[in-house]
Amino acid sequence: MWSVHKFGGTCMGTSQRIQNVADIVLRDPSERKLVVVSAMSKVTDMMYNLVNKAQSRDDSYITALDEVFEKHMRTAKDLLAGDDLARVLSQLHADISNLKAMLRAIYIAGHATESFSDFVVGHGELWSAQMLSCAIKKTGTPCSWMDTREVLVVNPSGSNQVDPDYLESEKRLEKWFARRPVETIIATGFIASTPDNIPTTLKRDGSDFSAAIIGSLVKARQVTIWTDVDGVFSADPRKVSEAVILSTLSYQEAWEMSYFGANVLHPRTIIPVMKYNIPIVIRNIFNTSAPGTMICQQPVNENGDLDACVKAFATIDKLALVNVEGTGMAGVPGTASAIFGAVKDVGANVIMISQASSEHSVCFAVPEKEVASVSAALHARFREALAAGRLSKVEVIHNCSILAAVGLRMASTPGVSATLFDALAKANINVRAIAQGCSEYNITVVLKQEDCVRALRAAHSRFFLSKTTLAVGIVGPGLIGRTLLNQLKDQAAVLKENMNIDLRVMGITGSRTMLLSDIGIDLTQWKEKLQTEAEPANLDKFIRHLSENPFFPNRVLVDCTADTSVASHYYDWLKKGIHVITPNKKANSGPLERYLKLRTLQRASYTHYFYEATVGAGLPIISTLRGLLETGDKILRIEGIFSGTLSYIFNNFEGARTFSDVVAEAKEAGYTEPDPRDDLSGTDVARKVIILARESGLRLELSDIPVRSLVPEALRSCTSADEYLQKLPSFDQDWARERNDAEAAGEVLRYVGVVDVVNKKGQVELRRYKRDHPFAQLSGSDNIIAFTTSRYKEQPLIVRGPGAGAEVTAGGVFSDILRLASYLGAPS
Ligand SMILES: NC(=O)C1=CN([C@@H]2O[C@H](COP(=O)(O)OP(=O)(O)OC[C@H]3O[C@@H](n4cnc5c(N)ncnc54)[C@H](O)[C@@H]3O)[C@@H](O)[C@H]2O)C=CC1
Ligand SMILES: N[C@@H](CC=O)C(=O)O
Ligand code: NA
Repeated sequence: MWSVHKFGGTCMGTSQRIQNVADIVLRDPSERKLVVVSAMSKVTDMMYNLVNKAQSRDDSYITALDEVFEKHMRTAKDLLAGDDLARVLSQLHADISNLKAMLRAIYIAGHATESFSDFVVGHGELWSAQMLSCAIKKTGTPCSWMDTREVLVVNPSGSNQVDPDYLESEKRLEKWFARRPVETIIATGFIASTPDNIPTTLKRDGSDFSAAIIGSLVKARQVTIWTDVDGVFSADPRKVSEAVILSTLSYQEAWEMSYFGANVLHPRTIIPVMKYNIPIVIRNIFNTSAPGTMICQQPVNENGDLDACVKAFATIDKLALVNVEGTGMAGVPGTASAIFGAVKDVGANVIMISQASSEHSVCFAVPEKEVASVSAALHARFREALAAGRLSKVEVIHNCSILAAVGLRMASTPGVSATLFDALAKANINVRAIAQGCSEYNITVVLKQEDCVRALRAAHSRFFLSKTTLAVGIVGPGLIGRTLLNQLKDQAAVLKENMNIDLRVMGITGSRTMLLSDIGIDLTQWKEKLQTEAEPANLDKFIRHLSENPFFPNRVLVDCTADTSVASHYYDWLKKGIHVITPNKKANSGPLERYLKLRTLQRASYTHYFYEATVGAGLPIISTLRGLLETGDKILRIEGIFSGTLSYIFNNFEGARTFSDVVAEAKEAGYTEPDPRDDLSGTDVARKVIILARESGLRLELSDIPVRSLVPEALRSCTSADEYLQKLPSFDQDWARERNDAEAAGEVLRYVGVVDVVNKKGQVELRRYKRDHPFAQLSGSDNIIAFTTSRYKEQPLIVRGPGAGAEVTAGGVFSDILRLASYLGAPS
């Protein structure tokens, strides 16, 4: 059986490359080999250029022809020797002098007919085929070259297309074989003859077509197309770095992909081989170890299973969407014909069409450059209908792109479009129009051009790699921020390996400087870089950097500050589709109205806002409360010790220890707020009470919570935390007295918060508890939170554990990030 190969211009670019092609052909163990070659790279353009110069009376065509001669002479001399070289060179001389005469005639006439031009241009293939054939022959393998103008017969079929005459070509091919019974044949690609034996070409990219036609004429075992890429990618690798080479594609998938501009074969190349079920394999000449992509009837993957339902994604940019809308269209036959008739009259190419069954609007995409004339034509065509109100508008939506998911097995596989739209929604991408033919080979969506690469990546990662890529921006690399960065550094590889989650920290900003990266900051060096490569902090720029990088479909901002002004931006960020995660309590305990607006937006959008670490640090407090509420339990009361700092202080304020020492220890241990007075004043606990109260449905303001402050009156005016800490020892005696009083009664001091849902109020108090009370049993920075609910009435549900500290808090934030990743599609 025949094995057909095709080598393009790049493969034939130099003498060395031609030799390489010869070696590949010789290594193919098939009994009969037919090799189709293009002209050496750039030669076809050089040949067209000769014709153009001659017909525009530019006599530099003569020197340009000399260059063509030189290029081939040099290559032949490098590659060949002896008789073979002499034969090739004498043919080259003869051809060049013929061409000179012909170009002279074109020059005089100032015009080249198509057949003149085709005759000239086709020489590139004649020369490359002869050189390759000699290069093979010189190894002792019998080889002939074939001028395909002698065998391939085609008929012109309008607008730069030809139709092969298979019957006539087959007859001529048989005759050719009878005259030259060799096993290895080098055939010219691209060129052919008309039925009257006039030289013609198969038009641009015609060599692939030649190989496919010849493959079908000889009923080849396989047609291998050699090129300079490893095969067909699942998406444009310049846009999706994780795009993978597809091992197989069906014929239909290949032509869907090629329609969308993927580097695949022209659909017409597929048709001849498809008829006989001949596989086409695309392989890389520069990487022969890559197996390439096989295009065949019924692809199966390496395990012998049918292939994935979505094979690949492709995009087309620079489109405009035209929307023709009006109540007068429904049930009126001929409307579509009138619309598309007008579009045809201006010669525009319609790329996709969509009409909902209500028939009130038809929309279609055309290239942006054609939309002005399309719009004018439609306005003219429907002037009366628009005036009479039967049509309400002919609207143009500029700057659109198409994203298409391609795959044969989408047909009859439920859930494909749901998955696609879910991936787009989660990346906050708005879909303007949708089309899917009932062949179901492709689902096409129209989106804003600026969203296109992000959409492509979101869809590709969901289907292809099930990988969730998340661009992370960290605001506030203080204690919690830097601990989180360390945890991310240590865990990133594991997440990638085990859960297919790719977390990239794209920026870190403090209040003075920020560090930005387009691909992700190296977390082993962020601290040094924040010193050496940072720029002045600018939160707007930081957000733009995070949100405008099209390569990361999902973005999350992690606010690790305690700053109110940073928190005031969450609304805008969520609105932009940036998810927000934070241990900062300011937004949820700030003005009620702003909080409600934020939560309403978050509930209405696909953007997420997580804040588990705002209460009880890493302890599951918010999630426990949510779980109770969402499953229909009724919260009656939440009571507990919500401050790690105050818990630590009262757990350790014993014996001879002074109050001020224990406060300093709590700060040193990283339990306190940036300003410890926020803890000691009770404000931090009040904020947590407010957060839980609002979560439980109460509409309370921070000022509604009565608080017993532990900051002595005299120290409330201190201008800094340091001043406060310095002056605190002078109140140690007062504290010792309060503690001793409690001790004498067999009690301990505990600072507690209460959310009284039944009575719709909150409290924050310093209370005394008997030594056997659960609140008296705590140690370290423990929080304890008791939920009394309809279901947990006799015995409350209790969560207890360290409720402050860098590692547990950063861990809580980190687990919110992973929760987000799983909401976005990562495996759970
Ligand atoms: N320490 C703990 O145990 C817990 C802390 N939290 C919360 O975590 C957050 C961070 O706490 P820490 O790391 O201890 O504080 P920190 O003071 O060590 O870090 C905050 C960082 O944010 C930076 N920053 C402040 N305003 C900024 C702005 N506008 N833009 C950029 N950066 C800004 C500061 O320069 C600092 O580097 C706070 O909201 C705190 O309430 C929550 C639960 C537990
Ligand atoms: N400063 C806080 C930290 C956690 O929110 C505390 O002490 O609990
Ligand atoms: Na928590």
